Amino acid sequence: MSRILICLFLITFISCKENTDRPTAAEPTVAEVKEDIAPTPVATQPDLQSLPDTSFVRLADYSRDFVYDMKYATTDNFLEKQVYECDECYTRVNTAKALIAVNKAFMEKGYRIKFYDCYRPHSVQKKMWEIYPNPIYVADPAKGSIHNKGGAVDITLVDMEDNELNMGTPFDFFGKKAHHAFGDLPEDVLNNRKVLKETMEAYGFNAITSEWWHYNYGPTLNYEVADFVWHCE
Ligand SMILES: C[C@@H](N)C(=O)N[C@H](C)C(=O)O
Ligand SMILES: [Zn+2]
Repeated sequence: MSRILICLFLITFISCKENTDRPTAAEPTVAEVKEDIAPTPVATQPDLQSLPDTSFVRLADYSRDFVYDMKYATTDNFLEKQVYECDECYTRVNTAKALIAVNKAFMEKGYRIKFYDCYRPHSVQKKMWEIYPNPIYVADPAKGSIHNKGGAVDITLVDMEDNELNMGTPFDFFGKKAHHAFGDLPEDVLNNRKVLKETMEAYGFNAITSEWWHYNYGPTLNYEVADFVWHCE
């Protein structure tokens, strides 16, 4: 009996020792797994939930899941001028929350939002109006654009490799082909615009008839026009 007990003790001891000596590369420890999947905080900013809906926030401080191509921070835009010193995307807090939520829905379908423009200072709206005073494509600064209120975004969709989906025209194509009612387009283009519009609408954003890329967040329509300019490093 005592021999059997000694054998059992030795077998248990050896097998435990083997477990602790085994390389862990193939099977990460619980701590390693947790570290791998834990979301990395984007920055030390106040929690979005703690801020008033009307505050302005820099979207990149609250999500890493968006793609940016801020056209007015380049000369590749209808003004042919760089009107932003640097490429930042600011919105009101409620708009930022809705954008993060709708982007999650897009990601479940294999897409992400790519921004062309977000909050736009009122002084920039005036410059746009001087060059293109057509209220179908540029909001009259006398009334103010929802961009000036921090509630509008100009966007498209990219796939998970960051390739833009075909929307039929480039951004800021000021013509009938960019209108939602223009139906003479390939099936994939119509479908891409439909996915964009239906998903945005489900999260409180409204399209305008003349621009497939422009969306207004409903609760911001009556907000004040703003003219602050963000800080650039
Ligand atoms: C200029 C264009 N990107 C745009 O945003 N147009 C709308 C109508 C606006 O100015 O609010
Ligand atoms: Zn717009």
